[in-house]
Amino acid sequence: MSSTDARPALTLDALRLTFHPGTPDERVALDGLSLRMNEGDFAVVIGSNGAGKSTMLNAISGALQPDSGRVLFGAQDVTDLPVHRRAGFIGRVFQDPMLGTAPALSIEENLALAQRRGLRRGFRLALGRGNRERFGDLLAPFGLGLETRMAVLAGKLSGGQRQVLALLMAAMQKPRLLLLDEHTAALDPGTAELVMQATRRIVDEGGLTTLMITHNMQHALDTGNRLLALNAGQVRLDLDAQAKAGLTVEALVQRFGASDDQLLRA
Ligand SMILES: Nc1ncnc2c1ncn2[C@@H]1O[C@H](COP(=O)(O)OP(=O)(O)OP(=O)(O)O)[C@@H](O)[C@H]1O
Repeated sequence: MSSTDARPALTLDALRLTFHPGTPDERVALDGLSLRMNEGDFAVVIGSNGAGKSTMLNAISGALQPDSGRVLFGAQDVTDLPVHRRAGFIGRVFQDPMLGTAPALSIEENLALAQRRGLRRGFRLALGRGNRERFGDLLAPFGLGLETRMAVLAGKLSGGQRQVLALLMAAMQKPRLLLLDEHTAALDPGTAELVMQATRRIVDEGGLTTLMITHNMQHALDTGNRLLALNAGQVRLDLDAQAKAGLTVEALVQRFGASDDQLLRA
């Protein structure tokens, strides 16, 4: 599908967002940022500290309101929709493994909760045999053995296991957009690799339109069909899969501002 006939899933139109406007601490975090994501795009977002990556995700989710500009899902302008009204069509996984799952609920209860997302309140967690089998089938491909421990509390899992569970939960209702906010940054390199493999699998199988922030340049090159580099609140580079295939980690680090310590942190 060419970018001209593909359907837009998300459009950011000239977003401007200023922290502490009119004070000595004024900071322009998004400076007329524009971006169009087509259905099924998996874009990896890189950029040095303070480039505006998290602010962009927060403007998309509705956690932050832009000074001007528009956010559209498909043709729907959601700029004025509060965060809870957008939550139904956005899945999000954060850097902190504690945030994506409910620690006091078991693995299967967490999955049942995600399954019921967007439905009316006052539910009982649906944990019939059919669901247990389905959840087991969902977990088994990741090789973590979670399918045999579904009654274990999520709070007892390792960071990597929780991130995989959080990914499955975020993807379960096929959100119109999946936001991954440095979701491997708090993990050791081996676990981060495992979670990245799980990420690619979940995004591919769901055909999910996805934005993933990372400081890991190797993951940025290995993942998705698009690479975006942000700088000073704007998209400074937007490469398709073919264009990024010729890049190396060294070239990316040199050109787009990630320092060695950021690479180590990733
Ligand atoms: N809550 C806030 N209050 C004031 N300034 C903020 C706030 N959040 C972000 N900023 C500023 O906005 C700019 C963009 O920050 P943002 O966190 O979006 O960058 P980032 O690219 O995600 O960086 P990092 O890689 O360090 O997470 C920076 O100058 C930052 O200092």
